Amino acid sequence: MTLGTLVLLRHGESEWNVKGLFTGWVDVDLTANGETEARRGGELLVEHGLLPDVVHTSLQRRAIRTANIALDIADRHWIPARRSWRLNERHYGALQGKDKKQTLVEFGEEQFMLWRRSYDTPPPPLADDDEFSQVGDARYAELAPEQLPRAECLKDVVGRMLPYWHDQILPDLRAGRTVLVAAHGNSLRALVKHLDQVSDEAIARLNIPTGMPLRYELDPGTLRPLTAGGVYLDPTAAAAAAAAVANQGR
Ligand SMILES: O=C(O)[C@@H](CO)OP(=O)(O)O
Repeated sequence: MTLGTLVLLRHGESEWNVKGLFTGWVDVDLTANGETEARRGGELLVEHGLLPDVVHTSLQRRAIRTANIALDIADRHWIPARRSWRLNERHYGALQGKDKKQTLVEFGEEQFMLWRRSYDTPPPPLADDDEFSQVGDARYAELAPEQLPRAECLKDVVGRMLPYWHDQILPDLRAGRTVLVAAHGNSLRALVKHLDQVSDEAIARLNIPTGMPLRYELDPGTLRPLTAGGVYLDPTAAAAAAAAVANQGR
């Protein structure tokens, strides 16, 4: 038995990526540059003959629009789309809406990096009456009250993302489909951590660039990647863009 191909795609540049704000579950849109990145992502799929049969997205506009734009370019706008909050960006708690540069200056390098990249230290929780809270947002109405996060560390994201991986994405791969997962920097870091069995320490150094398709072929028995870390369809551009993500706030 062979598995289908997995393609991970972080959304294109968002309005708050440009402003340098912690975003998390705040539903900001793509910039014009983000739309261009999404179109380029679609072109790369075509150039590599990777035409998705199904797409999985988060419930957030920047991922949904990125998928739609890329699929439109690939003439695959018609494939089934499944969406889940489990693919959402990490909930950034009380940091949502805060300026990354200012946060770095105010709290210092160590605390900033703990919040941004440590595996198991969540930021402080976001108050329910905060303007950037998702409490009461209709799209999360079906979540049990304790499921709606007020802040998440990457470990929390792994925990809520994995059931969706096992129950929804893996069955598509087992059916031999080419599966596009359009999601976010940290929900994709969570998935890559699982696939590549990256240690809690090493995952802090892994950054996923916007709008760059990342291809994974998995061993059907072990479900481990045939090439560790997957293969970016445009590796040179992806390396430069990942370095830019790492440097945010500086
Ligand atoms: O703000 C966020 O939600 C994320 C992704 O943009 O940022 P970071 O890379 O700092 O985790």
